[in-house]
Amino acid sequence: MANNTVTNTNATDTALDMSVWAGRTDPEPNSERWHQKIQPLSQTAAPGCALLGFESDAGVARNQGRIGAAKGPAALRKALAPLAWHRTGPAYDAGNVRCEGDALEAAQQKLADQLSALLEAEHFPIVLGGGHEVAYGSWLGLAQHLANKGERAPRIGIINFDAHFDLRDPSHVRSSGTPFTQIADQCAQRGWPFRYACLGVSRAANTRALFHRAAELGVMIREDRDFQPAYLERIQRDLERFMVRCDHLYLSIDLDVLPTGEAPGVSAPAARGVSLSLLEPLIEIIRDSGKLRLADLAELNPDHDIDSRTARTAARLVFQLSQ
Ligand SMILES: N=CN[C@@H](CCC(=O)O)C(=O)O
Ligand SMILES: [Mn+2]
Ligand SMILES: [Mn+2]
Repeated sequence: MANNTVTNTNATDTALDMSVWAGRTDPEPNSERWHQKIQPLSQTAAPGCALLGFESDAGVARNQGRIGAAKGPAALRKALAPLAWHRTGPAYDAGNVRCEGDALEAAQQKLADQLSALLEAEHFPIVLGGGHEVAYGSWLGLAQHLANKGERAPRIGIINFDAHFDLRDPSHVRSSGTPFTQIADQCAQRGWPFRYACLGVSRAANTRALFHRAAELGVMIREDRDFQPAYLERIQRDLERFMVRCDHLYLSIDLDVLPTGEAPGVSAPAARGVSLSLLEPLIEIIRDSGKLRLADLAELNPDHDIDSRTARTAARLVFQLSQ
């Protein structure tokens, strides 16, 4: 899809710039790549995979982190554009929601409204972050959609691959470190169950207070050091047990769960990490569960990337999720 800018028809403020979808074109048949197949989203689009960017690092800034993740969506699209196309269904670019300055809550609400509309149109949205403050907007979009459909107490399972719990106390400041506590609070207010699995957590990067809060909230925890080939089957079984207890799944992938060699371009790298080769089988189980409603990728910070390694890893994850 070469060099064109179209007006976004699904109510974002930002113009949808399709010029980022560029790359090599092979002359042989069956040689298409994403940049040749992805379409600008229209209101009449048949159900498909819809990419929506969240250009924000306001939550990272509030969390005293290193900013740059607002540039994540553009870097991710650029890395996805040349990947081979193996899909049968359509894929769409739904544009970006941009956080202006520190107006994070407004941006999260805008993201939620856009997601709710995408879900209503039966798309599978993948949100391209953005700091992990994206998670509160993502969940809110799914929650709005389910509430609109009349679900009274939906059992939403949140599966977060992350070196961090992001369960800080939001009464201090709402940031990239608080989305899952904010969601837990929302669930408590609505009388909805809070089901949260945090996989790949670094003990060294999370305080005792955060481990205590996770225990109080009944979080399913698997630490980074638990991810070894010999234990993978057991983690798979535990994850399947978690998923059985949920009606809908929301998958969040914080790229800092990966080893820094695979993903150097993140806001807050943690030592050790879990390799993509160990994560991929779990992600595929979640994808194929029939319950996955939306996914997001968080914390891609191109300012700290090396030769687009992190962007390429993130693009590979989008590729994998959309198969
Ligand atoms: N989303 C990131 N959250 C981490 C950041 C940790 C750090 O800055 O070192 C957290 O708040 O725990
Ligand atoms: Mn993290
Ligand atoms: Mn995180």
